Amino acid sequence: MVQAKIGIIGGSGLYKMESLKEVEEVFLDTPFGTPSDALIVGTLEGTRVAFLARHGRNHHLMPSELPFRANIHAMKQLGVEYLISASAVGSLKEEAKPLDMVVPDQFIDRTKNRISTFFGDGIVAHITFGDPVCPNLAGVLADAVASLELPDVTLHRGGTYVCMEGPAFSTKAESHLYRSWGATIIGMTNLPEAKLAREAEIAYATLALVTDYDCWHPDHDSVTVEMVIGNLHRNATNAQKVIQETVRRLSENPPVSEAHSALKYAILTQLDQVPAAAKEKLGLLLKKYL
Ligand SMILES: CSC[C@H]1O[C@H](OP(=O)(O)O)[C@H](O)[C@@H]1O
Ligand SMILES: Nc1ncnc2[nH]cnc12
Repeated sequence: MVQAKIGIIGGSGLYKMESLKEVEEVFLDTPFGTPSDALIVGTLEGTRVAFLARHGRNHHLMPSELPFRANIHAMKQLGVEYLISASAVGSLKEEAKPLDMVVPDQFIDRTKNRISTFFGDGIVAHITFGDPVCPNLAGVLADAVASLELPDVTLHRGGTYVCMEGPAFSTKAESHLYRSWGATIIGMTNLPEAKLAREAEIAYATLALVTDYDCWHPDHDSVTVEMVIGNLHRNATNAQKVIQETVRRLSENPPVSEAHSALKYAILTQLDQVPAAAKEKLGLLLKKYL
């Protein structure tokens, strides 16, 4: 079986990693359906990594349609221990301007229609999620951004990502509300991924690429897809440089992560009482504990 220790999920505008070498397309099935697309396993900085286009290579899946569980399960099947998400976001703060990069450390859940757990059907687990991204992985990611000194890009270490349902962008009232909560950026995808990655004991961190000022800013037009994609194309080269540098640093010095043992004290159901079907479905996540 193909293996990769580092996974990358590319969001809007980042459908391919140009610098991957010795590439294999891996079509995986999971007990939670099929992932958004084939996983592209290739070599970056001498390390095997797995890349997945979150919305599919042709961007055919809406945020509410994303097979989050299949995507994370597929990464787990490949042996991924560190998962980097690259995502387009709107800015809720003046100082985070389009083309800036944010490495958030918090999320607020405004989704309505997502399945954000692998558990249920006879087995109950409650993961610790106070720190929803792995601080050590986020640190490596932010240090990689800082080391590149990208022109016109300011790095923001930390910040709160509001995850909304979409697909419509926010109303002005919502955008002002999120600002009043102190949130930094807004997107539609990263929170279910962060939860599922934690349940799968994969360290997760987000490289958020600011594309717009959402709709709250009096001096900027309300967000449009054209605006998002235009800026993300400008960002895509930078994002790939950051990911490459992050992979180099991770391969040289893989950080410890509490995420790697997230299920140790999370499962409430007595494992000998778990129905066989649930055991089978969750086998990959539970095998350490069975
Ligand atoms: C195309 S704008 C809205 C879209 O972009 C972001 O996607 P991703 O997080 O995958 O980069 C946002 O979350 C929305 O899904
Ligand atoms: N303003 C915005 N709201 C939600 N998701 C986004 N993705 C990029 N910009 C966004």
